[in-house]
Amino acid sequence: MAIRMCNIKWTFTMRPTQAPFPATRLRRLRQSPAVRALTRQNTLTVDDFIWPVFVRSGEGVKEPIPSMPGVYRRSVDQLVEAAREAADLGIPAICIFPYTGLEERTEDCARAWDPDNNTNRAIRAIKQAVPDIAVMTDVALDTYNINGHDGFVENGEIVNDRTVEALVKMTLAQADAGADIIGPSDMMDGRIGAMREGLEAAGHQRVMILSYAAKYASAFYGPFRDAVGASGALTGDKKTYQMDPGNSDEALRLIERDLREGADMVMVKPGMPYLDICRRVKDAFGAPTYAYQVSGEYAMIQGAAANGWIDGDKVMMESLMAFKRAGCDGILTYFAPAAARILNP
Ligand SMILES: NCC(=O)CCC(=O)O
Repeated sequence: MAIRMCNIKWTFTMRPTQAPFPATRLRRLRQSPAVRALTRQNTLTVDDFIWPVFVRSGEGVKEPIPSMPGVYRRSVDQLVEAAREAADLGIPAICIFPYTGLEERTEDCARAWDPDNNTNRAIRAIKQAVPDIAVMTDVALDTYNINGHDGFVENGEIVNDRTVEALVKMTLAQADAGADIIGPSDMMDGRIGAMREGLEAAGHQRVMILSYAAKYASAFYGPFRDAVGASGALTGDKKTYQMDPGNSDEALRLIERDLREGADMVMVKPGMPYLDICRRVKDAFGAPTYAYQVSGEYAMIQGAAANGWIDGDKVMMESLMAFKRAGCDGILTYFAPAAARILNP
């Protein structure tokens, strides 16, 4: 930025003034763990994590997901135990996604707002047993839709406004069950305003919305679709509602719109390949900004680590720190418990 005053040009940059070598030797500030700790700009703590978890039917079920080693689908009772462990580790929030079999997927997606679907049962059980952990949810029709799309499909098109009406019903069922944070991941237009209006009208003034505002149509979601049972179901792609990976300005338009419609927090997704977007969003709006380190990012790190090609723990911690450096206030990550154990041994 430059301003002109009395013919003197003042130039402000973020660069600290420094003397030429050898008066300045930047390695001085890297010489020991103590000095590095003193001069470190960003820190990662367990407070930064939202842990995504998968719920399914049954009792006593803890089923591994092959493409996401270390991640499980849990029945409600097992999920309550997982929430308790997360709270004991100091993780502030979990985010619930349902695994649904074909019997729960229909064209009208009615199971999405059933007060007794697995997500809503899990919310109630967790809020009762572990009241201090914040519970976030997923709002989108994909896990209840026969064709795996986030919205209703009519004549091959994903229709917007009718979908938004259904998303509001889904939101209200989750808020009634006790959800703290609603996470609309559907990318329909106008849904944040409609959800906020619905929540206010129903007396849910305290319920927060963390909008998946800048969600890209990404191949990094592959393992997640296995996890929720959507891989076989999805017909076509999601490019008419999720963002084109070539775009950056559009992310700012989406974030601004969602904040204006009543989002409390915003998300960029996926994470690592989109850190430039995180930085732009944080700089432009200063709103609470989160990134989702998605299933494909998790699987890549776990896969390479399992083959001995990288040090899995070190890469995990470095990847999480990168989100803080990019300006994020927090990270949705499947690594949350593992990273918490390293941060607070
Ligand atoms: N709404 C959640 C996703 O679309 C995918 C997340 C992931 O790949 O981890």
